[in-house]
Amino acid sequence: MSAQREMKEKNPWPTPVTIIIIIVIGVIAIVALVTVAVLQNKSVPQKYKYGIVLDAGSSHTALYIYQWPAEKDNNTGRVEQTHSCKVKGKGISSYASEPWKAGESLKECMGEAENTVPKERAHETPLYLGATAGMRLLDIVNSSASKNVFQAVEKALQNSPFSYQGARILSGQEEGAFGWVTVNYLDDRLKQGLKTTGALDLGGASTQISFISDNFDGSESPINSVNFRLYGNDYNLYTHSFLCYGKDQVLKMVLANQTQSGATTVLDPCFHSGYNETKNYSVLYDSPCVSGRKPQEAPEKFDHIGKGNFQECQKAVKSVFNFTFCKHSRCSFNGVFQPPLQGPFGAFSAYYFVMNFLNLTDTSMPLETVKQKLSQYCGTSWDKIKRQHPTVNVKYLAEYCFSGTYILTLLTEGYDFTAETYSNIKFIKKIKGSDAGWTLGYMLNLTNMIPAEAPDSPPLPHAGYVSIVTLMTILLIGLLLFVALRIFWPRCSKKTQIV
Ligand SMILES: Nc1nc2c(ncn2[C@@H]2O[C@H](COP(=O)(O)OP(=O)(O)OP(=O)(O)O)[C@@H](O)[C@H]2O)c(=O)[nH]1
Repeated sequence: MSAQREMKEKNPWPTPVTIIIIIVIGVIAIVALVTVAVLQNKSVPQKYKYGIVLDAGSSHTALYIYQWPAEKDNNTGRVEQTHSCKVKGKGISSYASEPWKAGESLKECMGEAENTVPKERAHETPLYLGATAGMRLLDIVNSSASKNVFQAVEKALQNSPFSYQGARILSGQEEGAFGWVTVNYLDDRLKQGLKTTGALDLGGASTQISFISDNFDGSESPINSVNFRLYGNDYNLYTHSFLCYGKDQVLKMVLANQTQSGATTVLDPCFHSGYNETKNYSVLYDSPCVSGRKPQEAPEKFDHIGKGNFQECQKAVKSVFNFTFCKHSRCSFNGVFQPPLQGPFGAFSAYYFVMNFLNLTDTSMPLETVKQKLSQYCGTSWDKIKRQHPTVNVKYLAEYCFSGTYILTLLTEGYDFTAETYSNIKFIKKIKGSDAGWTLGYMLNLTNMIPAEAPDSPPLPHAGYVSIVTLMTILLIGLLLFVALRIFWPRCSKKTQIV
């Protein structure tokens, strides 16, 4: 028999069972990878930690609650304001003669805090009270009254379910510096090491200016210098707080200048024509910003009558600034050193309340136009102003002409903003939902939530992780497709073998 040649087809691939096993394993691997990727990116319900700061200002007290993801205490840019509460009534310094009322006044807002912070977090939630210029002034004139107010306030706060960390008076330097930290933290400028924004804060009894200037190394005026190392960057901040230059105290100083003769009638250019209120000399002169200047033979009361004249109001306001002496290379006013202004500025608190009411927050408007508009507003009669704003608090309403004039005078004559640099100012109330002010910076500092050094980056950044998972998934799908092709179109893959 001739050699039998047997044509035999032999498939070089594994048996169907092996192929099915490979496919099953492949499918399981893909499902697992996709599941991990999905779970990794899924937002899990966040657990938060909380911190509470009470801002005991000269005009009123406000409570702020901050929250941040529980597992990221030491991280960055994640702390945000979740609730705020305005305490009814005046600032705690006004309770000097009945201190217990200072403690009582906080109860309503503390109740709101208890309803906001989850019960299980309360005992670990730090609670701070910081007092500013009102208590600074009270401490100057009557330190025992100031102690009594603090005692009453402490008693109320110690009885809360929160972790009470103490109440104290902030120095003007701290108030300025923490306001600057807040603004730059919320803008994410610190973490990223970006150029910073200056901070302008106008309170009732003091005002602060804080900014970084390349021309300031602290040596010319060490009391105006604050050094920070934040996220691996060094900052040498210029800051100054002018006590008595908050808008309520400046109003007293301007009125004091107009009542030096002990007159019974004062014709005030900073108030609208038709405005007429009887006021007490003792109330006007009750603050250390003016008390030394009370006229000897002052009557009990005077008639405060509005004249509504912007130009004259500017002169009256300017009279409370002293520009005649400066022992440094350059000064803002009252002999206080100030380096050249630099960079953008955020202006908050009363800067915002006033300019927002006056519709003058747009700083791209030429400074001359701003002045013209304010001049027109000041020249409007009191009756018309009241008719135009029937729902606005009358005390605030009466003072907007004065306050606007003071703000423009402080910025231009005091700090030296010019027609060109005025547009560097932005009037702000909140940044990303949190109020601009010193409280957030104060809490971040006390809870060590801004590290001095930049945090280490994770071994694999999120984007890198997602890329690797995606690449592996694509490879696996490719492999499976290849195997499937070999099974379902075997002719494509079979070779005739001669055995
Ligand atoms: N128009 C207006 N003025 C306000 C409002 N809230 C506060 N003010 C006034 O704005 C000024 C500044 O207020 P705050 O920033 O609370 O100042 P403060 O903390 O009391 O004062 P300091 O202790 O000097 O920091 C004060 O004269 C307040 O009377 C508001 O909602 N509208």
